[in-house]
Amino acid sequence: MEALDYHAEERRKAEFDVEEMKIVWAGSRQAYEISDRVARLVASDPVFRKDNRTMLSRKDLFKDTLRKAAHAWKRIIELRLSEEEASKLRFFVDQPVFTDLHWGMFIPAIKGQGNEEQQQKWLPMAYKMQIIGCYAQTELGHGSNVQGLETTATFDPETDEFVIHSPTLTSSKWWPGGLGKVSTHALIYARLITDGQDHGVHGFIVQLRSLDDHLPLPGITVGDIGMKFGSGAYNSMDNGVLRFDHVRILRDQMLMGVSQVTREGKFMQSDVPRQLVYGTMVYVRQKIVADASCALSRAVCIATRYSVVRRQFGSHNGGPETQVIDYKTQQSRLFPLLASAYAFRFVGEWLKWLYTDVTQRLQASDFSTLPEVHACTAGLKSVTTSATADAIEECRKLCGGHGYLSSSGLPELFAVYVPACTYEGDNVVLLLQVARFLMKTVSQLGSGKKPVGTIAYMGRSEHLLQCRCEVERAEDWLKPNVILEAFEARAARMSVTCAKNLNNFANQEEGFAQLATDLAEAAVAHVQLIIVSKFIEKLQQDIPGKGVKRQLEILFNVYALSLLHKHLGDFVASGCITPKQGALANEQLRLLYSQVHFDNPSLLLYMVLLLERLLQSTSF
Ligand SMILES: CC/C=C\C/C=C\C/C=C\C/C=C/C(=O)SCCNC(=O)CCNC(=O)[C@H](O)C(C)(C)COP(=O)(O)OP(=O)(O)OC[C@H]1O[C@@H](n2cnc3c(N)ncnc32)[C@H](O)[C@@H]1OP(=O)(O)O
Ligand SMILES: Cc1cc2nc3c(=O)[nH]c(=O)nc-3n(C[C@H](O)[C@H](O)[C@H](O)COP(=O)(O)OP(=O)(O)OC[C@H]3O[C@@H](n4cnc5c(N)ncnc54)[C@H](O)[C@@H]3O)c2cc1C
Repeated sequence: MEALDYHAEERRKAEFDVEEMKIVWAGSRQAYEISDRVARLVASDPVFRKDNRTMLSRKDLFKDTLRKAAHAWKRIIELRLSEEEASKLRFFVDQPVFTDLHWGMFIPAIKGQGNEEQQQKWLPMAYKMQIIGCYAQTELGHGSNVQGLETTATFDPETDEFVIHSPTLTSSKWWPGGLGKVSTHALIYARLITDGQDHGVHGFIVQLRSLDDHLPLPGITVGDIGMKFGSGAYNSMDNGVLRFDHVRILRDQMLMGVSQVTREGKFMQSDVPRQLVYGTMVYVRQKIVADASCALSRAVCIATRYSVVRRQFGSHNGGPETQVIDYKTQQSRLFPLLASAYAFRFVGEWLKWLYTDVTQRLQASDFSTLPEVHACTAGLKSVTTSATADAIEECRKLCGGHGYLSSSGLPELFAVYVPACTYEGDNVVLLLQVARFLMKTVSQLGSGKKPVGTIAYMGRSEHLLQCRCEVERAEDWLKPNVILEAFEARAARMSVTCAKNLNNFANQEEGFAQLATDLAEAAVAHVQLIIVSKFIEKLQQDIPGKGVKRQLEILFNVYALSLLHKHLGDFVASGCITPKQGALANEQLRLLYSQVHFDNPSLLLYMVLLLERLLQSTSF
């Protein structure tokens, strides 16, 4: 049988409403229709072809990227695409490019941190792409430690200007995407100094290149930082280096939504928390979580299609060999990744809602949910990108030798995706931010302050610290409440243990340094609980379509029980479940895989196949 016949055969066996499942994945019928229409538009346009890009030199790849960006912009204008459609179009073009930072960080930073006047001045030019901006925060010497940035912005009251300067080699801006070749402007982060006093890091808009001839302006040294990991991949982006030699900008080019400097040079802090200077990172982390399920679904789709077509061993009397998807080991490696794609999809939807909610609250001067939103975006960004990066590599192995070929799509996907574990906050650094939030929550438990939202479970910690799981048979693990309580008990116990152990140190800082590994693990447990609980909430919604909910329930169980199996040590050590119950969870997991593949043939497989339009350049 030909590969296509195998796929058709698997599709034929689907026992659920495929159209409805597409809508569940997309989030709504409208989102699905937009996605489908824009995907076709991109796939049918020869300018957007991508099958040759791993063979292009850096220079040609970069030219190709510029051509695509210009063409994308032309199509967006010609077709009068909405913001949502335009962003989908860029997504399907699928090549890292300076516009990602222009639309994804430069504009959101001005919106989030600029005052009304500044927004009116800069946004219209940015929306029309008359200016192109990047987000220049990281320096050669400091990326994670934002407070350690060294670039200075010193106010000169005589001229009503800031003098932007790079005092050391390590203060050179290093990494910003779009900076190396393209950006005309940058949102830079620098230490604000007025009257000899350092007020910490703030955002400033600086013009870098002439709008006439694109040459760097006086005092600006700028360039590309060179080749990055993998062929093609992220090399389409002009990540750059930038140095300032006493560059003067007007006072109103400091973003003044959070703090202000008056004409007299007086520093004024608004009533808003200073952490809002970090707001753009929160916004992008939330976007990165939404994107994780896309990258993961691409990899899983490739590996699943391959596993259906590929046959090894097991021929009887000259008959066909066994499809590799029928091997238990293949299933136990692949199906949890498929389940994770759906889990990340749903938690991403919820995070988008949380982000919209905090934005509305901030506008009404309600800052109460900011710490939780920071912890959720940081934690989910960390856990989903780490899992996705690992999953892409696992999918490569699931495709045997063929997975190592560029034409499988996996090497390029891996090379493009892995920096997500580093940019927008190194994943370990972000987990430690979550841990800090958790330790604060535990320390306030006796104070009468009731934990709410994603940490509401901590309010039941007395129960969670001593509860015992009641599972007696493998099928007991199919009850959502049983799973939820096991995850809550594990997370609560790990956090409370860390909090207790912190007391053994002379001070909190020393304790944090010594217990960092345990703290990061407690943060992972908390974040996995969030993902599990949001999947359960999704299943409690009305999900139309024959068999759709049932399939999602199977995926939920696969997701949760495979995590339980992987982290069994944590679950058992925290005392809620016994090793025997852990073994029953594993038994149930095996049954789920079998159920998926034999009693209910290829249902999960079909769910992957319907995502195939995402794969425009891969060819199993
Ligand atoms: C649409 C998207 C499209 C395109 C973009 C997507 C992909 C493109 C690809 C790449 C682009 C990449 C861009 C970048 O990488 S930009 C640079 C990103 N850099 C980082 O993420 C740096 C990570 N470091 C930090 O965030 C901070 O330095 C860190 C939080 C680790 C520490 O900061 P600081 O020293 O100031 O804080 P602490 O003393 O630890 O905490 C103080 C206090 O503030 C709270 N906090 C910290 N961060 C935030 C935040 N973002 N929001 C709200 N609150 C925050 C923290 O919890 C503490 O609170 P408390 O304990 O109550 O005092
Ligand atoms: C592809 C790509 C695109 C990027 N785009 C941009 C951009 O557009 N704009 C921009 O401003 N920046 C950008 N960056 C920079 C990025 O944000 C930083 O690289 C990132 O924040 C990590 O900082 P770092 O490089 O200083 O890592 P480091 O902090 O030096 O990390 C090195 C190691 O130290 C560990 N570590 C650091 N601090 C701690 C700690 N407190 N406790 C325990 N371990 C710690 C980390 O876990 C890591 O293992 C980009 C980076 C990449 C790779």
